[in-house]
Amino acid sequence: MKKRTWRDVFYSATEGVIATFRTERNFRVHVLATFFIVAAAWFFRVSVLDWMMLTLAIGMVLGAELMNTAVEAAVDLVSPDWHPFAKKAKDAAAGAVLIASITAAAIGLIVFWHPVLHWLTTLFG
Ligand SMILES: Nc1ncnc2c1ncn2[C@@H]1O[C@H](COP(=O)(O)OP(=O)(O)OP(=O)(O)O)[C@@H](O)[C@H]1O
Repeated sequence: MKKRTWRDVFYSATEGVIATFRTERNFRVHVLATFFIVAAAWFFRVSVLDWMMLTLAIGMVLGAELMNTAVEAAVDLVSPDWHPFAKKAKDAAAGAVLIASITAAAIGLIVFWHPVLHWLTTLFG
């Protein structure tokens, strides 16, 4: 097999992200949420450390979604019929997305709690 260049590797990876965006509703929802988070971080002028935490959280959730899609496709390929191991693999992959999402929500709460409260009190206080 021909040795793949960095360009080939990047192209395949990008194709994976685009295909997941096209086929997985949850991934699209998380991409949309990413736009809102970035807009909010920009609006509230959060610190560099907060930007880093939010970037990590976003990467973690989108990465988990892509891994979940990979597991689902691989399981459907090798086990189209019901199997307890297939269930275990898919449930664990979905669990990874859940844990990543809860962690990201907690980070979002910690980052935005004070700026939003301050903004609301200056608006209505
Ligand atoms: N081959 C299988 N054997 C056993 N259980 C399965 C199998 N396929 C799916 N399941 C069960 O059904 C659940 C949903 O699987 P499915 O492939 O429909 O994912 P999904 O609902 O499309 O997930 P997502 O919304 O993340 O795309 C799995 O978490 C698992 O519990």
